[in-house]
Amino acid sequence: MALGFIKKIFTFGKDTAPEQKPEAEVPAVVPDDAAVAPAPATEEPVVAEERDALLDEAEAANPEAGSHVPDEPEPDIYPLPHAPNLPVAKDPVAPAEMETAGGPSDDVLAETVEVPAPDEEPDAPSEDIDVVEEPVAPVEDVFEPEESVAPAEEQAVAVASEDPVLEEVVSVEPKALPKGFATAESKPVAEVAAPEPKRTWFQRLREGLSRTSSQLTGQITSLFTKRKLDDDTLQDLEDLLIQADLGVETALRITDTLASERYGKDVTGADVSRIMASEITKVLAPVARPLELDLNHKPHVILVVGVNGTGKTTTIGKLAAKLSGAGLKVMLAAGDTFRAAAIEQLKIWAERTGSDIVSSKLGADAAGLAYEAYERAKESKSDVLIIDTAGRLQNKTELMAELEKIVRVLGKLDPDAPHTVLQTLDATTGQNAMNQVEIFRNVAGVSGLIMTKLDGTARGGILVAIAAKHKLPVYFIGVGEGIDDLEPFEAKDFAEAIAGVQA
Ligand SMILES: Nc1nc2c(ncn2[C@@H]2O[C@H](COP(=O)(O)OP(=O)(O)OP(=O)(O)O)[C@@H](O)[C@H]2O)c(=O)[nH]1
Repeated sequence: MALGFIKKIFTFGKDTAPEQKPEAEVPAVVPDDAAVAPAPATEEPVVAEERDALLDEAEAANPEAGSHVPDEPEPDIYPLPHAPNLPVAKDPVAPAEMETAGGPSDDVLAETVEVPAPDEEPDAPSEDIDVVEEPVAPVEDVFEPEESVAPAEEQAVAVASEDPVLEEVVSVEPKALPKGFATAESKPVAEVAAPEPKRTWFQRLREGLSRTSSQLTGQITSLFTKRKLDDDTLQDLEDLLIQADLGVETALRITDTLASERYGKDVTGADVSRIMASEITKVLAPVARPLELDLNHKPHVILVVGVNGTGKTTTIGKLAAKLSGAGLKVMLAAGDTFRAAAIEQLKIWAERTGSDIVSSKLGADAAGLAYEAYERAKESKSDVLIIDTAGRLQNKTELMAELEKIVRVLGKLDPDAPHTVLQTLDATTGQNAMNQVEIFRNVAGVSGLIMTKLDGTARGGILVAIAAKHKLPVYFIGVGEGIDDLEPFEAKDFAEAIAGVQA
């Protein structure tokens, strides 16, 4: 772990600790605890004008976006509710003050957060958006560095920059990215990172995919018991593979290869598993790619999209944990402004991972929030900005308009932003996940996928079908709800786990 870099983050948190917001300035709808929230960052009038002009322009380009919420809502920032049992450093709110102010308990938040009426005029100009950098806990206090992250001096990660400031930072402390990430210049970091304890990861993957594989291999074994490979058994196998969500294309690859090797001969379940693993690996290998971070962009912006409940917020937390654990400065933006719980959940993840967070009031304009978050991340020289978004497919038109607007606004701030658009997919939804990719890739320009909930589902095969059809990179897979349950996606391991090949 780069100690110097950690110090830099910590010092930054201290230097920028904002002042408290005077109670008199707290608008009526703001939760009590906002009274002790840090004061809004002072904003240059010119910046406010630029932002407003940009948002107006984005709105004009697509009037549907944001029409369901006030364009310039009055956001409020309140202190993070502290996750139990987690060390927190440098909280600007003293416990006594928290009590007086009502504290950030769930009850208080639930009571005080109000949804603005759709056509209600915002009661404060967007200049008043409170953008809070949460105090950053020293990374060592929060995380054990991941074993996969080699010490900085062992890394050959080249992070080139034309920015003299960045260059200075980089030359002092080269960034040691965790496994599963790469910089734009130095392709897979996996090649330079210290190897993870392979067995542990493979066991975890197998455990996660055990329901998918045991169902499939059980059916295959009974299909081939005392039967030679003929047209009927091949057809039955093809049906089984399609039912297991692997997709027609991959099912045919497997049956064709099996036929060419063993037609008219005895076939065991192990034969089928071996061929399955090999063919699935061929389908997955091109999409198993590390998430490339271009640290010339400061911040590298990751926009996370996906249907509600697919694991966006949890995955953001897990990603932030990996990145902060590697010494990168991470900022999160609570862009799912439609669910109070989503905002609160992200705040907890920010605290757990020592990340900064920008959030606003329920119902706020998500594009406005993304704008503020970008500005703040740039100002504070964050390495990575991860933006959460809403995922209400039931309001598809509004949702898509909102996503388009976020992408447009970010693009005006940095023509390459968002640099990564990540879509989370819930493996348990099977074929539905395939349709979701269709929808989101068109609107938000999805550049890569993370499949979650591969633990405990019998439908993990859908990842293979999605890879075959969409050919989008798959960066990570979620194999549990815990902070460490996000694993870089590796084609061969995944294929063998799904095919039930014995290690
Ligand atoms: N078993 C398992 N559960 C997961 C995984 N990833 C997320 N979850 C759980 O799935 C549920 C939904 O996750 P969220 O992160 O809230 O999903 P979201 O897409 O942000 O949903 P909204 O906040 O409703 O938009 C939570 O209970 C998570 O703990 C995973 O990989 N495995």
